[in-house]
Amino acid sequence: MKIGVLGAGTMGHGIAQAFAMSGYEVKLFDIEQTSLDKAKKSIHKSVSKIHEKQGKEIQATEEVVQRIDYVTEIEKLAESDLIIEAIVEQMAIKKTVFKQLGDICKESTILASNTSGLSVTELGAASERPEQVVGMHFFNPVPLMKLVEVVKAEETSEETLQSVKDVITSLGKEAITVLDSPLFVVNRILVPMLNEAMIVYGEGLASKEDIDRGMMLGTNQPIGPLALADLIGLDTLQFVCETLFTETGDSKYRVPLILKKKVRAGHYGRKSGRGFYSYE
Ligand SMILES: CC(C)(COP(=O)(O)OP(=O)(O)OC[C@H]1O[C@@H](n2cnc3c(N)ncnc32)[C@H](O)[C@@H]1OP(=O)(O)O)[C@@H](O)C(=O)NCCC(=O)NCCS
Ligand SMILES: NC(=O)c1ccc[n+]([C@@H]2O[C@H](COP(=O)([O-])OP(=O)(O)OC[C@H]3O[C@@H](n4cnc5c(N)ncnc54)[C@H](O)[C@@H]3O)[C@@H](O)[C@H]2O)c1
Repeated sequence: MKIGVLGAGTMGHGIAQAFAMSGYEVKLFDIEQTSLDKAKKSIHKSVSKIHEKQGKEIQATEEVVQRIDYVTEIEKLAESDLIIEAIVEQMAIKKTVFKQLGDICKESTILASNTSGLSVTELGAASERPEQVVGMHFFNPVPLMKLVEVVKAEETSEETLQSVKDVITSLGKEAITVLDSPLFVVNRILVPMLNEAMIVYGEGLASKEDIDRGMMLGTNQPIGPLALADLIGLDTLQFVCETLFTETGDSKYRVPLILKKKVRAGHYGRKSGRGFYSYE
């Protein structure tokens, strides 16, 4: 099975890596050569680290990284059997891309979106092959996280659902199936918690370190919510928060001011070197 991945950022590079580590040939597409260059370095580092722990030879790492072809022409994905889109979380841009994929891909290609919470049904309509469009929501960092939320859109066929669930099993990951709804299930529960942590920080109730330590030690989370926001990417998180707020119209989901300020300043978290914390 040939795999195409669109977007080589935080998620796209991890998705390409997970497939390559399970033996798939992958074409990784981005409009920015700089993103592809950064992805290549991160993948090499991550695969080496995982292989080192497993006691594998350097040769094994080379074999994995060579399965990924880095491309800047979308047409090179046309013969893929499964394409996973992981570009910026903006509906207008994703719809243009799904329309384009629907036009250029072979008839049998399944188109999946890694969106954090936008309507997969709307993307299906844009592609003009809605039975073959599905959500495949991976979690960050993809090579380490076991879950993939499979999102069944209005017109996703049972055959498409079964195919992607089989693929997820082949990656050594586990699928849960959810209906298409703003932020699906896991983020619908997680994002309000991150929002509240940012609001508490914005109100000056505690230091960022104490908020994070409090949640780690008091609720057994591996990292605190502000550190997790930095890991996700604050620009992406802002888009996700906006979806929850606009789709529900519920003021309890308002976007925290401190998040907007960080994004306006270009402090996107780990990927830009600075967010709530510094990574330089
Ligand atoms: C990301 C997470 C796995 C990192 O674990 P951690 O113990 O907090 O932090 P560390 O940086 O020490 O990472 C643990 C190990 O994983 C490794 N690691 C982290 N990210 C990695 C990656 N992308 N590839 C390979 N190895 C990675 C680290 O190098 C480290 O290895 P070491 O123990 O040999 O030093 C953990 O913080 C976590 O699960 N966070 C929550 C993620 C989440 O909720 N995601 C959902 C949002 S979409
Ligand atoms: N960051 C997370 O923790 C996380 C978790 C799950 C899902 N997601 C979702 O994954 C998707 C990607 O998020 P990310 O955090 O990886 O973003 P990111 O900003 O790290 O990367 C986005 C990449 O997409 C590229 N891109 C933008 N427009 C493009 C286009 N038209 N064609 C091809 N490439 C394009 C950019 O150059 C960039 O490399 C979003 O839909 C996001 O909601 C993110």
